[in-house]
Amino acid sequence: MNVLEIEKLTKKFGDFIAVDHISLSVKEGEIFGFLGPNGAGKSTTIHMIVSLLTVTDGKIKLLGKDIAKHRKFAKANIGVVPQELAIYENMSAYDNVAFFAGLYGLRGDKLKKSVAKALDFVGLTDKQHVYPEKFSGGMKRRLNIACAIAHQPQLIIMDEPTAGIDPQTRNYILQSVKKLNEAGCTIIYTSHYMDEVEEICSHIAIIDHGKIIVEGTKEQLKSIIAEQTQIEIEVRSAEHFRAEKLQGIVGVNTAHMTDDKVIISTAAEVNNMNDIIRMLISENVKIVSIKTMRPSLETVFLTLTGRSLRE
Ligand SMILES: Nc1ncnc2c1ncn2[C@@H]1O[C@H](COP(=O)(O)OP(=O)(O)OP(=O)(O)O)[C@@H](O)[C@H]1O
Repeated sequence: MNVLEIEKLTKKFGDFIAVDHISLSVKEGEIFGFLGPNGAGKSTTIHMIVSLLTVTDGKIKLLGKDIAKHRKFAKANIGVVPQELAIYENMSAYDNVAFFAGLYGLRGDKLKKSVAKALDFVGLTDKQHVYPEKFSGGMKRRLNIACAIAHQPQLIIMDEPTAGIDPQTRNYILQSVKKLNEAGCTIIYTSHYMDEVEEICSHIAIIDHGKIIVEGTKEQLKSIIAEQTQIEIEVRSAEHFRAEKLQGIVGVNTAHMTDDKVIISTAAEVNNMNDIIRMLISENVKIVSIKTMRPSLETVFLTLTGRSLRE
């Protein structure tokens, strides 16, 4: 069963198309990785799913129901862990979680039980009466998660929950994502960290310039470039050089510059390193180092978007 179905979803800001007819489905029980470079359209998509932004065109269905027509149902069944912390410093941890659970419609005993369960889940039961202003960054992140899950939504959307946090909290959050998933939650997870996505996500979609450029399981994505080798050449004095010229060499599929590196994707069976180096030298580009990389999600991303995830 699909928990979420997006059909030809589009968002325009004036003449600018931030999300361009994207379609995707998230199946029950999945941890769905939603990736894209800065400005690709991830947050705009998420904001439309949670009704923070109006939809220009297209449809979003949650558990088969059109969210435009079933707003209350959508609100009750989606939990969002936003990129920026959304907690009140001047309310206790308990009151923070209770406030959000109340917004999602919980009342009375059910609210109390759910708040206690959410605080227990993130390991903050013994700190429930403390104000978050006294919390470490990691504890605030955990409280942010508790606020999103207390109403026991079927779908949890996590928008870069590990950005800028220490490794211990990061591990804690990743373990929590796995635990929530094992408990039956479907999760959409956006991150700039490829290793995280490789570790926890079963299905991945990559968005760039508002369009889904590839979607599939990790294995499917990697197989796209399995027969290719990635070559990363660190260079100097290359401001004048148009890396696309390398695509004229036999075997080279894509070539582009990122900062001071030329990133080349080339057919693994073609030995064209000499030709590549010869071209760089003839263009007066200074070569500093050469590295070949095996296929990973990062190289899939580089190959398909021509950019690194964290540019
Ligand atoms: N309210 C707005 N008005 C005009 N343009 C906007 C608005 N919100 C977003 N955009 C533009 O839409 C594009 C997509 O932005 P979005 O925030 O969805 O990207 P993102 O993939 O979430 O990036 P990041 O990883 O940096 O958060 C960007 O070019 C952004 O500048």
